[in-house]
Amino acid sequence: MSSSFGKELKISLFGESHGTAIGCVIDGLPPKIKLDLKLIEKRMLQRKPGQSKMTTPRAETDQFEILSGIFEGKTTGGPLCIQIRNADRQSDDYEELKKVFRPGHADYVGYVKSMGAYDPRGGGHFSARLTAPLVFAGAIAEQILAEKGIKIVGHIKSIGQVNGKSLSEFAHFDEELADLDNQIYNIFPEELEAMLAEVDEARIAGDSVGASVEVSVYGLPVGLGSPFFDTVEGKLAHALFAIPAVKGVEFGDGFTFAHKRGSEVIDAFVLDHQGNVQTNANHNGGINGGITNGMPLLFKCGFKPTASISMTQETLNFNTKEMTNLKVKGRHDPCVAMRAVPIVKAMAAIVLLDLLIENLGVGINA
Ligand SMILES: Cc1cc2nc3c(=O)[nH]c(=O)nc-3n(C[C@H](O)[C@H](O)[C@H](O)COP(=O)(O)O)c2cc1C
Ligand SMILES: C=C(O[C@@H]1CC(C(=O)O)=C[C@@H](OP(=O)(O)O)[C@H]1O)C(=O)O
Repeated sequence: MSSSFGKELKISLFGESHGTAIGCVIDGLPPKIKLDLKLIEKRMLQRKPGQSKMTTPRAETDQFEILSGIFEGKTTGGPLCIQIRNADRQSDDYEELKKVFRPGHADYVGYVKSMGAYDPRGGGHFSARLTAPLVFAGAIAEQILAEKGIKIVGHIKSIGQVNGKSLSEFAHFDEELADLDNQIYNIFPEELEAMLAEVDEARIAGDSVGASVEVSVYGLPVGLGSPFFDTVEGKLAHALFAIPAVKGVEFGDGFTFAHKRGSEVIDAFVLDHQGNVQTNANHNGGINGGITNGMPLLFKCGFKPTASISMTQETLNFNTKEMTNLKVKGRHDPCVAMRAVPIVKAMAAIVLLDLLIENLGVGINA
């Protein structure tokens, strides 16, 4: 089982949810970057568990320790390694799950894949806890992209039956989006109450609820990506499906294209005031032929409802080989998307920086 990703900028994840620590090694970062610790802390805080009843009560500080790759406050260009210690572990909650694997979680496949040597505590290495170091790495990539005028914005687009507005309404990064970016939960203020109510209803019922996260990237140059195999969609999808509980990814109009006619989804080329080529609509989400076209890159991720619910579910006891009733114990997110926006943005930032280094050699004197 390998947990590494990337071409020019490579990320390796290590650790388990209830082990000593989790962390990552980031290989291929440009040298001389002074880390924006405020940005890193902001993104880590947006993902951190235990901050309200809308998320898992597991209380972690998510403090990171930098073990290598920094000298006198700047990246050396060598591998940057961090670790985050696990503190609030309630491993007893997972005793029963050694013989009754949770439907929809990774327990069964993890057990088979590691030939029985699986660590089931908190989902082991499959846990969303491993997204904390990803958010750390993503914040560094986000900082480097921002210095090149590239801005990534994300929000919770829908939760259950509540559907919010789309970032496709925003042609540019503006004050409203800057406010959204600063929230702990990236939800437009006018949608917050209805979305939180949807999560709370599921939580009180001992159930969980699915959601979608939408991201828009402003300021990308034309020309990132390659035709066929290394398309921007392909690279992003590869990274986005690494996020636990992501079961769908769509770019631009995505699956709604399938219900349209060509004449309804024209992205006609026009010139803006400064004579730059643009399109008058953005159905294609900023990508043509796998390559960025200079319009905002727009995509959505669909998150399934959390598998660990305290409602009774019938499933197999792998010891007795009989069906049994399972009520999952422990502390779980009623809606994983509440903490997922910084993770989705982190994956986008990592992929886009990787592409930028590959396509434009941005690593030199970044
Ligand atoms: C931010 C975040 C928090 C999550 N919290 C939980 C949780 O508390 N309980 C749970 O069962 N799954 C949670 N998940 C999802 C599981 O980690 C995921 O369903 C599991 O690893 C299996 O992977 P898959 O759903 O992609 O197949 C969370 C996912 C994310 C992104
Ligand atoms: C700890 C985090 O989230 C965890 C992700 C998770 C899962 O199954 O993915 C299950 C829960 O673990 P536990 O049962 O140990 O409380 C969450 O709390 C985190 O995101 O930092």
